[in-house]
Amino acid sequence: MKDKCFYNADGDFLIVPQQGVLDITTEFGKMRVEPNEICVIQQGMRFSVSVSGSTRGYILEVFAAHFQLPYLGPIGANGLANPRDFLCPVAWYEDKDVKGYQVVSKFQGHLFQAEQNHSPFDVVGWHGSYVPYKYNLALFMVVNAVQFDHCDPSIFTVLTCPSNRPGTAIADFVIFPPRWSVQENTFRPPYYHRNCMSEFMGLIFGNYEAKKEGFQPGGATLHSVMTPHGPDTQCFEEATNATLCPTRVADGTQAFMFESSLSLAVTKWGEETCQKLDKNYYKCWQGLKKHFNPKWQPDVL
Ligand SMILES: O=C(O)Cc1cc(O)ccc1O
Ligand SMILES: [Fe+2]
Repeated sequence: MKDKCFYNADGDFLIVPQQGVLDITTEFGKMRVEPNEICVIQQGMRFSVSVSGSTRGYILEVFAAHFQLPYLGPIGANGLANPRDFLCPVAWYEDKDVKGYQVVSKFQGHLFQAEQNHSPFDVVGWHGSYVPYKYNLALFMVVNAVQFDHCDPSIFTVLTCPSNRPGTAIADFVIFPPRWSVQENTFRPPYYHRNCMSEFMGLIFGNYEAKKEGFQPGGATLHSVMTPHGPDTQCFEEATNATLCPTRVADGTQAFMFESSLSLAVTKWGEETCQKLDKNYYKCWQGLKKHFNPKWQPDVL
């Protein structure tokens, strides 16, 4: 983006780099965002991204509200993503006259382009709280079940964009970080479920415990509202036969979920043009066997 910047007039961006480093210049200053970090650039902010080499990632756009930390409820004052770990840029400016500096905007879903004769990054100082920020996912303080049962993944919420309906999010950004798994008498991987949210999952690196094969870093799965899903056959078999001792899970990995109470439409590009759709995805559950035995009794109650 040489002599070019962008702003989103429609909503806020949450950017999740997956490969390559983003050197972002904003009107508020600079941010360097690497894989396993995320950043938020809000509605209206002009920014420019410089990269070297192959670079890709995921972007979640929200309208009408902003991302915030989830209410911690009984967790109390500290935990999950702590406010102290969010970094915002310090003021930086360039006094640069350029012929044909391009300002690209997204307005009502369409791209527009204007030209001006100077860099927009000429803001020498700022104060206030409407600022872009970044966060290192390695600093997330993981909270989870320490006796039995599998917690809802909302316990891993980094940021939420709340809707007007209390307890319901326009979008949650959730991670599945490296952690200990210690629950007793429990099927520890994600439960089989269908629910009222759209679940878009991505992978920054490593693998996702519920789908070790076929779900590649940079890839994505989408489980739409009320579509049943859960761990693949291999994960089910391993977890069912494993000894339930304290075990590390997700080391060297970072999976995440964009979860929304709204339905997500898939574009023609996503479904056809990119030719990346895995038409055999459903087969990951086809090896699951019926184990129901009405006479079965638990060893321990
Ligand atoms: O479907 C998924 O893999 C995401 C997910 C993980 C989990 O631990 C519980 C519920 C859930 O939707
Ligand atoms: Fe799910």
